[in-house]
Amino acid sequence: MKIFESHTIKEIDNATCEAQNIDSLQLMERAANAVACEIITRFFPTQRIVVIAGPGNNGGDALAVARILYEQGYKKVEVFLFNVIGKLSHDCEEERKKLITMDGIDFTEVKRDFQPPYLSENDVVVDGMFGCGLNKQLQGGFMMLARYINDSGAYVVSIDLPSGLFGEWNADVNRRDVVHADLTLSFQTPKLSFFFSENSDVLGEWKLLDIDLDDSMMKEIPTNYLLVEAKNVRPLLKPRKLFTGKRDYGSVLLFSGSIGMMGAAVLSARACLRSGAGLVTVHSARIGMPVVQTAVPEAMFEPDRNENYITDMGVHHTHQAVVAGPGIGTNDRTVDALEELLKTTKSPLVLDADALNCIARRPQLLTNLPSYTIITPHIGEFDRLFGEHNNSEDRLKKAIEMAKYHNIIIVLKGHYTATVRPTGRVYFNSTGNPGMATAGSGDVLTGVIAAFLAQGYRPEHAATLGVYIHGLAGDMAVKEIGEYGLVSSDIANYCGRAIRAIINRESPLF
Ligand SMILES: NC(=O)C1=CN([C@@H]2O[C@H](COP(=O)(O)OP(=O)(O)OC[C@H]3O[C@@H](n4cnc5c(N)ncnc54)[C@H](O)[C@@H]3O)[C@@H](O)[C@H]2O)[C@@H](O)CC1
Ligand SMILES: Nc1ncnc2c1ncn2[C@@H]1O[C@H](COP(=O)(O)OP(=O)(O)O)[C@@H](O)[C@H]1O
Ligand SMILES: [K+]
Repeated sequence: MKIFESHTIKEIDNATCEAQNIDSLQLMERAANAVACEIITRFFPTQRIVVIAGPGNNGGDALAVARILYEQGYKKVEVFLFNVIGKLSHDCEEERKKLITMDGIDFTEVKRDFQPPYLSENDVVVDGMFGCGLNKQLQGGFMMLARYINDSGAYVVSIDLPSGLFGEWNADVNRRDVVHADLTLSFQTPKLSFFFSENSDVLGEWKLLDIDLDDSMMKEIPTNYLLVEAKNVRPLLKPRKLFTGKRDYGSVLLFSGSIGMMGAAVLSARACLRSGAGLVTVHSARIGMPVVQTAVPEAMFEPDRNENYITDMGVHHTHQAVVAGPGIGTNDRTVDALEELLKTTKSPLVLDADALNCIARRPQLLTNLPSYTIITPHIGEFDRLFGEHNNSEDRLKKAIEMAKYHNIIIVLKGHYTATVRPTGRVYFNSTGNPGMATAGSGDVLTGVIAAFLAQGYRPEHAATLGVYIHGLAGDMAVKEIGEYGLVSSDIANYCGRAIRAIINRESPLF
């Protein structure tokens, strides 16, 4: 699903009106109906609802929502329209005209002074002050109103965007002066700002409402930001042929584990096998042999000369994917071995965890990364590699710059993991849950991505597929085990079921 920038939304609206032979007011009614329906499913008609409308089309939506709710028997609807410069958008004006003809509705048009209504935690506020037309941070009365709503404890439903939040970049915005929604009801496609952790408290739960915007225009308008869903990954998954053997599904070599961190190798290997790789070989410290051979009997083991950590990353056989990182530590001799691997390997590479920390210790190694190497840093590893970042917007911008510059794929992990391709395109993931914030779940992800590389998928696809399937396996496991109890071996064990769910178009994915 494409994530559009706010300034392109008008274009999509216009194309929708033209293609469907409707006017913009009819589209507004459609949007308002969708919002009103959501409110109706959540609150009884006896609920007091305070509607705040701004001067633009976001305000027009809000006025229409107020009218529809009133028509549906919600008699405790109070409406405040902020018309402080004496100019409303055309459709907002039309909605105002419709509303004031309604008998008995409590309507106030604010032109100068404003006495805010009493609000408590028992009330619902519908926030239609500003949406994607916001052109500067809230100031003056609007800022005070946002703070007043936030302090009231009322349940806030924001239309399209919490007022004061921009659709894209908000690093300079003081979140205290932005309306804090409990529920954000946005239209058709998400905004980029939904994917940054700093906006999570402002957005509350967010939901997309289908208002049947024009598909062909949405296909046409370019964007560098996308959200990956089941329907996007399913066409990538290749069916298994009847007449095949394990060699058709590739061989993975995992440089993983060291004394005290053999579990990382176990988890990566298990996830790799559960995601369809034909053969998996773990190369690790000698001490790890009994652990790996017992915990993952399906994997082969290649002992390093060293007892406790890896000192040699020579690749002696043909492997369709090579992984380095999980649990390898950052011993100087391991860094030397990694340097040798980067300079010599011809196989597609996945680098994770300590491999990235090794590179951070010897930053010139970044220039040795083969094209299309997949690196999978979490925020800490990313900042160690590329410098400290104060916020997730700056970090994403840096990831885009680095993916282009080094011609690599960067999987920046977190909630909504962002996979950044060498083109600079960003694919946000839609699966995963907080139960996955547990030791070893990154090791599992590395194994899943490597499995797809080994099976012959292009690195960009292996990364996006791996991230989606890893998150989905976590979502399926959490249903049985719960967020507190989920451990990373559960995620590994569910990978196969996650892949099957996508192939079989299981509900609720499709
Ligand atoms: N495809 C869609 O997403 C649809 C969107 N619609 C609605 O249309 C909205 C966008 O409407 P508009 O483009 O009119 O934009 P807005 O209603 O968000 O705001 C624009 C108005 O607010 C003023 N303004 C902006 N920032 C301000 C600030 N900081 N202080 C004071 N005034 C400020 C502008 O001068 C302008 O008058 C969406 O957010 C959505 O609610 C729907 O009506 C129809 C379909
Ligand atoms: N709150 C969350 N929502 C979605 N996914 C999460 C969440 N927390 C963690 N994850 C996922 O779990 C994995 C954690 O990886 P990482 O931090 O490297 O863990 P570890 O180092 O313990 O293996 C990442 O893929 C991340 O996207
Ligand atoms: K709003």
